[in-house]
Amino acid sequence: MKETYELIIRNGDVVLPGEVRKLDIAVKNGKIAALGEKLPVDPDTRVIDAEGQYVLPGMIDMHVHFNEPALGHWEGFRSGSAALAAGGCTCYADMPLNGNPPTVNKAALQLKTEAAAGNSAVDYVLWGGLVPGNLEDLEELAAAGVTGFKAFISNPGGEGEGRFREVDDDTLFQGMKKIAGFGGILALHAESEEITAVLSADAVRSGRTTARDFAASRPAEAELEAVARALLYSERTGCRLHFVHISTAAAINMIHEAKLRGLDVSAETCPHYLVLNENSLEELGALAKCAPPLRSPEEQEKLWKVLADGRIDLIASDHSPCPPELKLDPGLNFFEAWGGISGAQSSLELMFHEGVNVRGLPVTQIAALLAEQPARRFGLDHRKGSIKLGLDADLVLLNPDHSYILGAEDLYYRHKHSPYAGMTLSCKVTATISRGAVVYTSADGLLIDDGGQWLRVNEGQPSL
Ligand SMILES: NC(=O)NC(NC(N)=O)C(=O)[O-]
Ligand SMILES: [Zn+2]
Ligand SMILES: [Zn+2]
Repeated sequence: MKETYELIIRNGDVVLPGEVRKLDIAVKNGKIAALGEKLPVDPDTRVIDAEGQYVLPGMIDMHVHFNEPALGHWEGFRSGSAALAAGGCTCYADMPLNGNPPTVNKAALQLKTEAAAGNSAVDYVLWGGLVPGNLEDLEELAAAGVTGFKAFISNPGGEGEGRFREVDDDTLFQGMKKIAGFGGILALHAESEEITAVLSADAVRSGRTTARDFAASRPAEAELEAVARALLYSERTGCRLHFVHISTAAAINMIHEAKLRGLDVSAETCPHYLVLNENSLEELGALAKCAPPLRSPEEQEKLWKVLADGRIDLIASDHSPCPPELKLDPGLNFFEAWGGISGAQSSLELMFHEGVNVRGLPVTQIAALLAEQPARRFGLDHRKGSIKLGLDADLVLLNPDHSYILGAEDLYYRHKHSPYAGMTLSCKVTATISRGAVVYTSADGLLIDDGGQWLRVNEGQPSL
């Protein structure tokens, strides 16, 4: 019997694990059903011509803050996921902060899932949080389907009683023991609270509040010390550990060495540490403020080097936006402005532009960092992350040779500001396909904004 397909993508340069081949991709029931040459077309089959374009696995962005419930006016599932779809992302992980209540118990998870349901353009997973006082909630959260737990070693910012709190050492250690007990994973913001708090207070007290003063208040040592401490705890507790937004090559190397010793640890960095640096922080102001801060151009080069050497596991956006008045009000000094970069829509284009077009890295390596490796690390690889028979047809078409200036009006964010607005990019996402449905094209914009589903994970074992 002749196969009938709902969609065929013709003649693209298909980015498979480790190789690129000119192939057709056929989709049936939202899954990749055939890969081959000149696949048969039926009158009902939709055909997309991808001649001259790359077809990549959709990005999996493991680190975004969409801030619902309560802070949907900062971002929100609808606007945030629309931006991701426009940027070639087909699955993401929402952080347990800065929404209120933070996702630190089952009741809060329920509110989070209600806020997300029916409001996402693409599929998603959810992080729970580890905070002082919620040790007894962790296992229940895991059973309810969170992907893992997020903790902060330094103060996450935010206001009010209900805000997400950083962990003390005892909470971190006990939490890691518990998480190890049920086979979960901890994601960690690794900066020393002791170092950053003292240096920040000193700087503010003596009126040193410029962009460079802010960067100096969160030095590389703050990251290295926190990473070293967490690696020790991982070794002692057996807890799987994922370091979010690592900003220095030295920390990446420390994590790499721990892996070689047999620890189950991984490292993420973000496009902003690779395409921006301290000079950008001075030029762009608080738009480019984040923690850990952007580093020196020399440090930026070292990060590219460890990336090229395969020492970084994955790239995520750490999209953490806010309303403009909390960042761009000229009355705010650099320490007062919100820390967090608005960039979720640009990850793939930035990494392809700078990584492949400027620096000549293989496109397969970019696909591994953005899709394959995050899928494998977080138990999504039986559904997502690569272009393989039987997996979800989560695909992105990218024109590798299309120069354009990213305009603020192109951004789907709730607040259309980003340090990348105004930048000239040498490539463009032209279509994003989620489980076989075309959710975005550069010609027509966002087409479907509510088809995303929560991919629940149970006890570290995916049951999606
Ligand atoms: N409260 C936040 O969203 N913080 C985030 N902010 C950054 N990275 O500047 C983060 O991930 O740490
Ligand atoms: Zn963080
Ligand atoms: Zn973050």
